Amino acid sequence: MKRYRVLVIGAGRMAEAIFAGLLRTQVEYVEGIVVTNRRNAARLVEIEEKYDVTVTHDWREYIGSVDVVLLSVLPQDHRELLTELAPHIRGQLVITVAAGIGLGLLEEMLPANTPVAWVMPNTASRIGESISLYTCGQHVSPAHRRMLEVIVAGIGEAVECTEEQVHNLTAITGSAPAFLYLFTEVLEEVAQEYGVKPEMARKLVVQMLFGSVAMLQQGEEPAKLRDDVTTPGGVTAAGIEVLEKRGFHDILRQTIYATNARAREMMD
Ligand SMILES: NC(=O)C1=CN([C@@H]2O[C@H](COP(=O)(O)OP(=O)(O)OC[C@H]3O[C@@H](n4cnc5c(N)ncnc54)[C@H](OP(=O)(O)O)[C@@H]3O)[C@@H](O)[C@H]2O)C=CC1
Ligand SMILES: O=C(O)[C@@H]1CCC=N1
Repeated sequence: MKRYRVLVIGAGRMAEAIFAGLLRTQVEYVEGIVVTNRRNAARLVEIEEKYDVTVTHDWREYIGSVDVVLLSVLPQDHRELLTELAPHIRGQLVITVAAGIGLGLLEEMLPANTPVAWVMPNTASRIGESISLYTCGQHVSPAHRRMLEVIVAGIGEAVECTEEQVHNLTAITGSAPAFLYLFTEVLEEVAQEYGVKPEMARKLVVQMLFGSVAMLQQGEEPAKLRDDVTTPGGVTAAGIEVLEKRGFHDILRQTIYATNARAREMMD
């Protein structure tokens, strides 16, 4: 079985979620992981103590011997990094997880024929429950695709999309966990205003979310599930009326559009 050597450039939250996932679920496919960042030395020490990876301040020592280079740096740090990387790329699969980056910039800035891919994960990668989107550049062979699949399978489920779909779904799978956590925070806050203790508020809200998601996972329709809760002439209808009057649909749509628009601006 082919085992891959992976260089992870960037040692932040998403990088950790990804290499931790690979170490947890894909060890049989991974020969070694090297992690680097820009300047936070303490972070590399922390990672080295916690995980079975090699850390380095100089990725140049390793780049010639890896199969995959995974970029987990901010979108705005890509141009500079790609300029530094380009002379060292000789057929390695280069993957970015950055919002808004797309394949074009990678193909344009890296040597001709470099296989590139764009993955949009979310933070549930940390527990192997991401739903990741991915799209492949024009020079990705079946062998590169297998490498990519090892990476995305290490962090949860994954769906191959067009590049345009990854752009448009970034808000919905990448950022929406933050919207859901904000919703959670408000419910907990109000429960506490009613005198419920924080731990109790947490337990109530989390189990409510868990049960609701479990019903969705069984394939039930959200509109039908909503209707089941909304007893005719009952109390939920009063709440839904406020959401509708205050433009909940529109707020959420605008939230998604603004997130995606910001992602597309990242590389302008
Ligand atoms: N957080 C999320 O939910 C998601 C994030 N993403 C994408 O993941 C990427 C990383 O995000 P996140 O982990 O949240 O960000 P963090 O700020 O946590 O991490 C960024 C990392 O990049 C490193 N870095 C920056 N420039 C360089 C460089 N030139 N060479 C080496 N390392 C460098 C930083 O190192 P140092 O600290 O030393 O400066 C840091 O380790 C972003 O592009 C984001 O769009 C995608 C989907 C979801
Ligand atoms: O907020 C961000 O920029 C990243 C990308 C998608 C989710 N988090």
